Amino acid sequence: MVCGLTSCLGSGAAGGLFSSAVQFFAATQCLVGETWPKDSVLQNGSRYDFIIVGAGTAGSALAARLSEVANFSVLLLEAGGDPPIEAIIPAFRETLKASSVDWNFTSVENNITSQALKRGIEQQPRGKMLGGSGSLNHMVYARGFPSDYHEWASIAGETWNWTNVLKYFMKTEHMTDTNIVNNPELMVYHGRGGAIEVSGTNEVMFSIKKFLQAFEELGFKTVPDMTYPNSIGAGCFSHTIRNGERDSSLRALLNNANSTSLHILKDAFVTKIIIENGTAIGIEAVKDDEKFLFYADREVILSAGTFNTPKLLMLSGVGPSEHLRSLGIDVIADLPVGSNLHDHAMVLAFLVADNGTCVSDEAENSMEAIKYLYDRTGFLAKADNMAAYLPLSSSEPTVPEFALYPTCIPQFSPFRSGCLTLGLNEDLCTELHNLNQEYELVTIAAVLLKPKSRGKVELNSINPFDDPLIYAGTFSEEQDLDHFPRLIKMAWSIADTNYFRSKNARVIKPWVEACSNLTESAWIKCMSRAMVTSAWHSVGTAAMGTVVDGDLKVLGINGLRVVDASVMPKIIRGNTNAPVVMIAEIAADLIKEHYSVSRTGTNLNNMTIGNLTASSMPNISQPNINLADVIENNDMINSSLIEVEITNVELITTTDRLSDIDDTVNVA
Ligand SMILES: Cc1cc2nc3c(=O)[nH]c(=O)nc-3n(C[C@H](O)[C@H](O)[C@H](O)COP(=O)(O)OP(=O)(O)OC[C@H]3O[C@@H](n4cnc5c(N)ncnc54)[C@H](O)[C@@H]3O)c2cc1C
Repeated sequence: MVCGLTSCLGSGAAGGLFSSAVQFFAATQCLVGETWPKDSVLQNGSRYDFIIVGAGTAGSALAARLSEVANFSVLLLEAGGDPPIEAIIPAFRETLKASSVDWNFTSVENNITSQALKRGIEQQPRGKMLGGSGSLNHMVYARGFPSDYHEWASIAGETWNWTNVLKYFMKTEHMTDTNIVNNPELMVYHGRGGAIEVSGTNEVMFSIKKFLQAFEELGFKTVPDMTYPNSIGAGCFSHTIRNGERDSSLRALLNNANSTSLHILKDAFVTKIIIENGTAIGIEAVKDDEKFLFYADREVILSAGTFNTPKLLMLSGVGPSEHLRSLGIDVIADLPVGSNLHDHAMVLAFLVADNGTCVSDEAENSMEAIKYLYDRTGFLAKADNMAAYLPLSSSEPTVPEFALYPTCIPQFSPFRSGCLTLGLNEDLCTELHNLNQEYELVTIAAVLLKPKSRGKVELNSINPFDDPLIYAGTFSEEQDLDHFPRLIKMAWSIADTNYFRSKNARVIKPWVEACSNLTESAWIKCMSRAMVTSAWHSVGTAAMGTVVDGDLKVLGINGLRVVDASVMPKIIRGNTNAPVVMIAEIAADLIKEHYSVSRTGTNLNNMTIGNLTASSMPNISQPNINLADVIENNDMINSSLIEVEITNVELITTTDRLSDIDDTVNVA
């Protein structure tokens, strides 16, 4: 167990009871558990084709995909160990923050924002365990919108256009949310049979139903699919949950990877990339106080996340020359590593309402723990939540610029510890806690999805064990702040809708010293500046176009790629986990193609089509042959034996010759 469970549920007095019951059963390890990949026994100085640093959302997916190629050897190093049981049970997600499986990063104090935050800084939780932040996130499944990827494609090339990325989102996805599965118009955009389950819930919580009604009254369309690319509104998210358990890239991909070609080293802290004559040839790592060197014959791939990837690059001599020289680091490549840090900016608005506003039958039911342990259903199996997406103006209703995420908190909730974990200061959390002793609280997180502000990550020192310096840069562009009066007033207007009015909901303006005696709009701006926090979606610190190219290769260095959230040139309009998995899926195919193996792991040079070999057919024996695309269009079935119908083969230039052969193409 990683921390006290009483802080986790936010679901009233019953929460502690569920927690204790589950804690008891979980402690016995008999009913909730998972077999995680074993630590490999490795010789110091060993060589691998690929070394991947970080087994997070991206690293877990990438390692699994590369290990599909039997003759690739892959080493995956992870600074953390196995996830705790709380990482499996969806309702315990909050307990993982500020625990030993969190890197517990914070931003640097800037004296401009964060006056109402503890120590004047933003908390930046990040997973330090197998699965990385994918093992502690909130499991919301989102993708961003087509225009996000039009932007990426204009910066980094057509690999990243919407049509292509959609194919990869669908490849990994196993959609089971019945609201979506039963609607053919929606299913056009979803995958079935992929590794990661994306599920919905048939029993929407009482308070979520009330919020949906409220947003409808406020003029929002209720949408059945929050990932639908052509319209926006308010709706429930689907989640990466399978049978009531978190379904991350760790559980769905790495756990099922080919263990003969994949070697995993846990609790191994990578301290440096070894770069010789402009080529990355290996890494240095520390495990159990022992220093290890491992060598890569083909590539070193960094998947250490938005904060640690730039740190490692800079420690290894790749970064802004001035900064590196100031620390005495020899500059190997002068690149803007660490700059372009950005995140969705989140400000909480608060209402209080009568007791009973948030009533949820499930939350009051002390049988929840048993229910969960019996068949993985009920409150503990869920990460139920919803949002309303808002456009900048009504003329662009298909693209959101903002989101509102409401939560209803029953009286006497263990709200205070969650409030402190989020990073609000003692006074504020105490004030809200006291209100919660008398009323139910409604919090509405108002989120700016496309900030213009940028921060940066820098090295604190040349000691690899020092945390990086995170200059969040929030509201460094005043225009970002200018949106908040409208957003917060929209959030407050929930109090004026039928149900919440009937519960005497009213706006609470918590006391923020820096903002006393201001008019309303000025107060909102001041309070937003003081209370703004990260929405935990930081990206961009090794961005495509400036640090890596469209194939994710670090500019000017051979054998070095970055595959994680740091390559996003611009943040997408939505939660970032599925897009990071998509990045890893694309990276795996780019790498396989680069080394002339098909996307399912077959060496294209050995491929046979009917009684012909690939090499006997000049038009399809090139490493970039169209046949790979033909196969790819069919490999969603995740099979090592692929049968491609001859009608699909017509896509390629050798149609004439292929029409003479069997009607299937077998790739063993
Ligand atoms: C609290 C929280 C809630 C979130 N909720 C959602 C959500 O509901 N939906 C959603 O879509 N997104 C969500 N996100 C965002 C999403 O989880 C991240 O964008 C995504 O996980 C990032 O993946 P990554 O591979 O870039 O980094 P990570 O998953 O963080 O992986 C980096 C890995 O590298 C390891 N590592 C770092 N440095 C080293 C080193 N030196 N040596 C060895 N290993 C190292 C880390 O331990 C970690 O395992 C959330 C994030 C957080 C923090």
